[in-house]
Amino acid sequence: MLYVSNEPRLQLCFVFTYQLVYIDNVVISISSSCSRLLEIKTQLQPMDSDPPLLSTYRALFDARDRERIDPDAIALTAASDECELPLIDLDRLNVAGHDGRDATEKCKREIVEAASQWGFFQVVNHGVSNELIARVREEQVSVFRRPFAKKATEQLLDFAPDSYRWGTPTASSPDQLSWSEAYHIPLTPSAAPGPTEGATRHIVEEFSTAMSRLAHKLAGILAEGLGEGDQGYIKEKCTCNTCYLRLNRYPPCPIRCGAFGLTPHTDSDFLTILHQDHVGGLQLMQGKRWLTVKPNPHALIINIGDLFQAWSNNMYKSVEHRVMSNAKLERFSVAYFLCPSYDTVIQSYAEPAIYRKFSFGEYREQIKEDVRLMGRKIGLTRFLAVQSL
Ligand SMILES: O=C(O)CCC(=O)C(=O)O
Ligand SMILES: [Fe+2]
Repeated sequence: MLYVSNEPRLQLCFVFTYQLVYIDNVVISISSSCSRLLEIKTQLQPMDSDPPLLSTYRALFDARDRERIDPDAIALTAASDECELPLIDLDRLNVAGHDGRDATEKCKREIVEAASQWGFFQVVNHGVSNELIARVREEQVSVFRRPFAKKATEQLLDFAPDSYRWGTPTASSPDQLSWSEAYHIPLTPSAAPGPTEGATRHIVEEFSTAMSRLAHKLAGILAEGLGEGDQGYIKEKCTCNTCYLRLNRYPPCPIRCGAFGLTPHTDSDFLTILHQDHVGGLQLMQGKRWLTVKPNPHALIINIGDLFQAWSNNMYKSVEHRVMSNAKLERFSVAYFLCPSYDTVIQSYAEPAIYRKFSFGEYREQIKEDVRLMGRKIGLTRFLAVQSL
């Protein structure tokens, strides 16, 4: 007998061999063997580390099916072209001598251009070693492999208690749901972790320090590109106490029509540095089209956030992006967010200012309020200096 499960995470073939014992044509005993299959089953079963996304959110998708809404209408399955982001070699920032100066200036111009035209670009020779990225990945996998019950209830190291998130508690329709889990870690200094906790904390700190160095280097170049003499502004406002590291995991999604791994959004910081693995799924909006970012494991992805867009008076673009879930593969990414303290005032460097002055704290509060009331972030258009009627 052959039994094939329809559940993508349970693509199992159970081949049973029966041994039937007959007495006077009556079966009196059946024994079967399926030991080989049990082995496969333990590999492919949903893990006890997975958050209960399907049982929690199935009703949202059932309602959509009942109402016969075309899934393409909410763009969960819409096809998208693949794009190669501008690739910038940062090695040129380190070349000495006269030729070096030219190379450095050219590299800076490329960064400013990419931030203005794309809002997204990739960098290589960025100073964060492949070895460190691999160690972060390893640690990230092991942190997410802990049983869900532990992740949901126990604080990880001395990270803030609410740093673990999964799904979207406020979602009232499939297009508001993110099929993912994450550790959103405020980078406050550690309160002396215990001996068994040291490894994760140490790697998070080492990685954040490397990301912070890169983020400030890029932010300085972008500030210079505005003709802003005062490059100290971001250095002073974004410290190791105010930035965040986010470890993302996107479990495979068995929903037939697909789901967002992360719903469309812009980042609320100055800039973000992202490392995505080989699976892919990150898409960005260009014009009116979603483009898929081709994974490049050697590159880090940089994207401009809302605060840089506001400060640069729309010269640099904070571009909408999203992650599409994958039916079969889990995906990991890690993001570093260059954020200022909550009391930092964001004000356009040029006149007439497109956005009114606001503090980062005010911006975050407004986002929270919009998500609570409308299920989504409105973002910078809330802060336009001249509100359209
Ligand atoms: O996982 C990704 O590729 C994107 C993550 C992202 O956009 C975010 O964490 O804000
Ligand atoms: Fe993002």
